[in-house]
Amino acid sequence: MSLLQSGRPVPAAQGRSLRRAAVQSARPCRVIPGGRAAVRADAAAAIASPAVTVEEVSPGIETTNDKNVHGTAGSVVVEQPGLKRATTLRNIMFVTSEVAPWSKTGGLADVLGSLPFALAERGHRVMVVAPRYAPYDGPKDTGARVTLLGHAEVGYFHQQIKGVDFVFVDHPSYPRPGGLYSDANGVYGDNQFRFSLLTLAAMEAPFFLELPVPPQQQDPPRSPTAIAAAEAAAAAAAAAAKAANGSGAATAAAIAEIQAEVAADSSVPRTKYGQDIMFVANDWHTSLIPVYLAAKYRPHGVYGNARAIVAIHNLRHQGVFPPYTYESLGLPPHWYGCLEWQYPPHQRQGSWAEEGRSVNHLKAGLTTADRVVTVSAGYAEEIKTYLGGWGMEGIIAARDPVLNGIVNGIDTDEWNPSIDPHLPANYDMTNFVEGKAKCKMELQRELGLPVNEHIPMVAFIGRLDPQKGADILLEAAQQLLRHNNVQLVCLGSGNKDLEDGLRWLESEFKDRARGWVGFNVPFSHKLTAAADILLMPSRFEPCGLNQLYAMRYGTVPVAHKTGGLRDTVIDFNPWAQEGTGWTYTSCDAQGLLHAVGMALLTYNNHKEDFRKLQLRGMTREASWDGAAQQYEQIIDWAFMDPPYCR
Ligand SMILES: Nc1ncnc2c1ncn2[C@@H]1O[C@H](COP(=O)(O)OP(=O)(O)O[C@H]2O[C@H](CO)[C@@H](O)[C@H](O)[C@H]2O)[C@@H](O)[C@H]1O
Repeated sequence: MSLLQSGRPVPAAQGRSLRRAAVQSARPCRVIPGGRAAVRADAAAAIASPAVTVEEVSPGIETTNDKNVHGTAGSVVVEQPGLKRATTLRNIMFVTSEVAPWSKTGGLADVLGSLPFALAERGHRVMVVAPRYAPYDGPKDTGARVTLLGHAEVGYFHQQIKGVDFVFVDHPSYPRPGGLYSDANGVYGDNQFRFSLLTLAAMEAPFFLELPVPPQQQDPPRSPTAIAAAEAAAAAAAAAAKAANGSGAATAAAIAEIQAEVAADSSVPRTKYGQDIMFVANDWHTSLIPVYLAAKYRPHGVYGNARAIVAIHNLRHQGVFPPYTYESLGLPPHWYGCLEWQYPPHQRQGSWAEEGRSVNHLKAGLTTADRVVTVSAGYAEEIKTYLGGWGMEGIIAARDPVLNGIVNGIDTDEWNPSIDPHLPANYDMTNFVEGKAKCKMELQRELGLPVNEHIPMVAFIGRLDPQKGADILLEAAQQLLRHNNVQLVCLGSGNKDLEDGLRWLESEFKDRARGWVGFNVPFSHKLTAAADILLMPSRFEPCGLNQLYAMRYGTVPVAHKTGGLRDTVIDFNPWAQEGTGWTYTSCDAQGLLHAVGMALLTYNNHKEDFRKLQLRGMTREASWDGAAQQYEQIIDWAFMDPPYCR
């Protein structure tokens, strides 16, 4: 299977003329005329409208896009002391191929498993739609069924958690014995179908799924007495179910269980999300949302006031497929140009790509979205360049006025060393030195390494692929381990050669290195706590989450100065006693070795400085609150503008 057929990475280089052509072909739809002036007028009108009063306008939040035409006047978020509530409440739907804790291969799942809660806390009604890859315990069948793309019947499972509706689309193509997207034989051949189906299933849901209105949206909010009464009824019914279960009366137990569920939410009003909704598509899998909005729904008078954001978590994966697959997407023939992507001669490969033609899902999303968001300010800049754009740089530069970078937050409940159930010893800012030493020694014992709290432990956690620089790490590791008294523990899976590389490292340095090949979330927590230094030699990194987790656990990151790593790791300055880690610019083994050398020098010879570094990382603001407000701001801007394609 060729690179293009697989829907995997696309090559970087694109000729100038090709870029121009691509930008032109990217606009099959009617684009709002008038440029910035018109948008500015719209913004002013929106700000003056009764929905957004002048009193409500607070100084704009800081975003990366200082050219943004709405500037500081567009914010409709009013911060009141003690009240984290936005004044303009929205219906927001995130559509994603993975969401933690149900399905996870990487950081996308972490983001979708945490950002929605932060927005719900601010009062918005938030739904997350993902595939039902397995029979999950919590989500219940809604009974709704819809036939899409002419032949595929999907079902919907639902669970509301802390005010967020998690909806899982059920279809036989989602559960697979292998991974979410691939198995030992490579990428699944029907991924385009699986994720177009997910996209359409999500876009149908607001019309008919009647979901319990979450507490933050109930008007008037339910009284504490009503909530207590419903909870008591549910508890009584649940107790009856348990008793019946114990007595072996299976039917009675089942009935009581259903009664418990009904009692639990009978007093909760149920409504549909409806058409006034903000869709947030994540990566190529769901990036056809704005295309379906413009080509399939709006011509029929549906979703006239909906908007779509395309969020880029990783531009390298674009969803590239043969041109003939376009027919299977349920789009009108004249929209083909929106998805078409033609590679320059030197990048063409595969029998179906004779003229370099393909359909590219992400390209279509980027050219039709109302707003484009990526996961750090640094990456937002990089993807406009030839080196970081993976061929999309021209298109992204053309969307610059609506492009923003927002650094990811983290789930501060899951990643909290003082309550983390995976750690042998919990710790906080007051006792992190002892706490981390215990975690380190326990891990050394578990891994069969010499047990000594004073030997610095260096860690790497991540996918084993060129993006994460695992090959650079392997090259640097030999020198690092030969010349220093350190322990190196790596956790990762992916590329077979790199997995073998980790195994080789372990066999070569038996008393200093361990390479854990696999995907193991509890181990990633233990290692983050036990290590003193975390290496992130990524070639490019849209945001990166491991350095954020590391800092919260008092582990000092050493990272390549790229994308989100540049934005989140501040270089140590011993004179000013500032900074949270070390970054390096030369993306190779020597660059990494130099930076880790400085980290080890500080660890060994300047212990107090190292402790202060750890503490600064631990106290760094990492929650989703700030990022949620920035997303909110961008959503507001999107609604101030008319739909980009209509
Ligand atoms: N072997 C293993 N065992 C257990 N856990 C493992 C693991 N390998 C990785 N993980 C976990 O997977 C997550 C990976 O997070 P990254 O930010 O590195 O994401 P990734 O590159 O997948 O995502 C993309 O999206 C995210 C989210 O926007 C961006 O931060 C990132 O830059 C971008 O490349 C972390 O939670 C990490 O601990």
